[in-house]
Amino acid sequence: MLKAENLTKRYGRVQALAGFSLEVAAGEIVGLVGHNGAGKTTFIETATGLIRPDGGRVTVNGQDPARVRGITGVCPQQIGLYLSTTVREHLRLFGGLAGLRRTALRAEIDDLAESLKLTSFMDRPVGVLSGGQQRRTQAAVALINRPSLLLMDEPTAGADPETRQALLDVVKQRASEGAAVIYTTHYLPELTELAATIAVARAGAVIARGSAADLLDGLPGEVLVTFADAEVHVSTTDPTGTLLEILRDAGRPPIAVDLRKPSLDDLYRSLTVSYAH
Ligand SMILES: Nc1ncnc2c1ncn2[C@@H]1O[C@H](COP(=O)(O)OP(=O)(O)OP(=O)(O)O)[C@@H](O)[C@H]1O
Repeated sequence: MLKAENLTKRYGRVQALAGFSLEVAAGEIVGLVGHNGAGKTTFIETATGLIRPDGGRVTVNGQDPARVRGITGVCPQQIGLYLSTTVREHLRLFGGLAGLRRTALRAEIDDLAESLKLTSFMDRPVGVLSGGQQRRTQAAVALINRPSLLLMDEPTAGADPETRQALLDVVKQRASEGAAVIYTTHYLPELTELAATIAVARAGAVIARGSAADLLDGLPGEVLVTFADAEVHVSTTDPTGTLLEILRDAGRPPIAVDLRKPSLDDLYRSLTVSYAH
């Protein structure tokens, strides 16, 4: 669906993309993670056709992204809505631009109002809405044309739990209906909830790519065993086996046991540390 090969992009002295490659299939959610400035937003902008890479190639369904904007939905990091325009008017405008008419447009608007919990403020101007309400409106604008490619750049930044959940649910729903999704976030548990495959970006390139399980395999977890008179804390790739060993060697019962499997946070730390300059 989306294929980026060896993209490069320079802004003055900053190399924003430096050989960025990524493929996303229909129905797949890719969690794109990486430090601030890793090139995630720049990559998304190339995938929308908004900016041209200096080198490399990006295609959507085999075509130039600028030619197939109608099948792409973009939820940008910065809110970009008209402050004096209501939520309903936004959806009518962007739905109309996408070619939806009358009944079909009304059905899409009703569906998004329901799933993104917009109903109580549909007829209020965006400028008077809370940050979370504006986030949900922005997502609704990105989704109104039922995009086959959905590019979401930190859609939950600053969102409260209700907004976060509504956004995650609708992203999962759209992927299950066949949309290819790129989802950037600094909040990694969201990617577990989305069952996303992971791409880790660093310094303008993807340095690790795969399922969360594959990428976590072999990373150390932690075992913490508390006895009445001592505490044992071990970092290990085999937490269960290590726990059994500690208990056997101790020959006395523990007060508490804590087993922690490696998380996406550990993966992120290990990759970004081991690739650091
Ligand atoms: N229009 C621009 N002009 C100049 N520099 C830019 C421009 N857009 C991006 N950059 C630079 O390119 C680099 C990559 O930025 P980008 O926004 O793609 O990173 P990011 O991974 O999305 O970061 P964040 O997690 O903070 O959103 C940064 O050093 C940024 O300052």
